[in-house]
Amino acid sequence: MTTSVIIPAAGSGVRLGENRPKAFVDVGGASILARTVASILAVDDLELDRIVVVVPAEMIGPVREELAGVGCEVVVVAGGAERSDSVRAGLQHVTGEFVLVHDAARPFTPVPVFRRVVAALRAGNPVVVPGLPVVDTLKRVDAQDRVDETVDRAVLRAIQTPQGFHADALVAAYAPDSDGPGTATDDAGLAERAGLPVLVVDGDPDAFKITTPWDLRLARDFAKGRA
Ligand SMILES: Nc1ccn([C@@H]2O[C@H](COP(=O)(O)OP(=O)(O)OP(=O)(O)O)[C@@H](O)[C@H]2O)c(=O)n1
Ligand SMILES: C[C@](O)(CO)[C@H](O)COP(=O)(O)O
Repeated sequence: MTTSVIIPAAGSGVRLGENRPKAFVDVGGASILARTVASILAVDDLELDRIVVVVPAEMIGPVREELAGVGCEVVVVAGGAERSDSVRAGLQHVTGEFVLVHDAARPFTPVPVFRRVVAALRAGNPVVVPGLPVVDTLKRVDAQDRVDETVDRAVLRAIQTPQGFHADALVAAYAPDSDGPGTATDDAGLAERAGLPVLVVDGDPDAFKITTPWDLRLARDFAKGRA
């Protein structure tokens, strides 16, 4: 069963505040995107068909150049305004039975996380996501930040990527009429709307998403420990 990986890397990184698209910010001598590609290539039993990297249009040329010769087929295409637009663009170029969608912004995702997701796909689950228990108390608030209720965190998971799909499940999730009201913040959210069952396997704190300046400091410290 071969696998394609879509890496959405077309975000602008507004919350990071580095004044350049986040995937191209340097972390310890390599771009966030280059580290993420390397983390995928480290999964030697993935049966990897190709990696589809979705980037801002002006970065297509430089990224093709940077990733030429990484040791697997890499397709580089332009993304869209929202993350889901970028994944949809990448989806046009996938091959193989399984598709993983993996944020460029999670460069330190450990190999076992990929393996757990793929093992659950191979076991027949159409949609598989890694997740972590929530450690803080969660409260629902109103528009004035007044607490409405405390939510039962025992039944909640913080969801990471890679999110894994049987290819036909991802196509169904991204069918033109699947968006529904509001924007899905992850790919599995679209699959849920399409009526597909979604399984959560264990994630890993190291698979954190670089979103804020604090995350970038953490990532740079992390890179020092791994360099
Ligand atoms: N239009 C978009 C928006 C996001 N992404 C990608 O989706 C992943 C998760 O998105 P996020 O962390 O929100 O990245 P940004 O959109 O860059 O961040 P921000 O919302 O702070 O601008 C990132 O790898 C990002 O590059 C994308 O490919 N296309
Ligand atoms: C896909 C995701 O990483 C799962 O946690 C997350 O939803 C992306 O959110 P963002 O706001 O686009 O970073």
